[in-house]
Amino acid sequence: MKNIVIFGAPGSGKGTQSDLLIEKYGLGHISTGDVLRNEIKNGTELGKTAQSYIEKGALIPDELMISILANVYDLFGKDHAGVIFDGFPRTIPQAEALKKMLDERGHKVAAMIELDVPEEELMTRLIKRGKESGRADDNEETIKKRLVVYHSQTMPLVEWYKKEGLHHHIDGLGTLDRIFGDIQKVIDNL
Ligand SMILES: Nc1ncnc2c1ncn2[C@@H]1O[C@H](COP(=O)(O)OP(=O)(O)O)[C@@H](O)[C@H]1O
Ligand SMILES: [Mg+2]
Repeated sequence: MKNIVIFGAPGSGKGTQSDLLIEKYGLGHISTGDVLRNEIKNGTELGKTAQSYIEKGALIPDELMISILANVYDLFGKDHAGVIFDGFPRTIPQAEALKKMLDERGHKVAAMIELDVPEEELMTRLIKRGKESGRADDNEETIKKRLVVYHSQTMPLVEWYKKEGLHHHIDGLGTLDRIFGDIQKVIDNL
């Protein structure tokens, strides 16, 4: 299993690069943001809880995210050579839970790919996306909160994955092709 964690701030291009990777490598896609938005659309209990956090630009509590992890993996991961985790893990407890869940299946994360994009560029991209996507959390105020959450809760994962020997840094500023080319070099060497 070539499981890949695609990592970066909101607006760093995780979803875009995931689509290219799925196409090229036949991987499954686990976007926890998409999973939650789907729950909201279907009006489930999880969706109702998730909505209140997403609107505030906060993270859904770890216990809740971790409780759905194995199901989501078994659902999206079957029939594929591996999956891309997009938007998960976002905290150290989530990374630990991911490792444990994969261990139990004899699987692992093969690489963590960090898309590094400067803050001003993230703001520009997310405000533009908000105008087109209509996402409730892509307005200036919520974006600022999400970036603060990213720095305080999610960025520490860079050090965590460095210790695991899995971290790969990619310059996320540039053309889609150049960025995708850099990611392919990492994956082809695994
Ligand atoms: N792993 C997670 N843990 C906690 N909350 C999450 C997680 N994934 C998604 N969310 C919630 O869903 C929102 C949107 O996620 P996502 O679509 O992945 O954003 P983006 O792609 O812009 O980074 C997050 O701001 C957060 O509230
Ligand atoms: Mg995304």
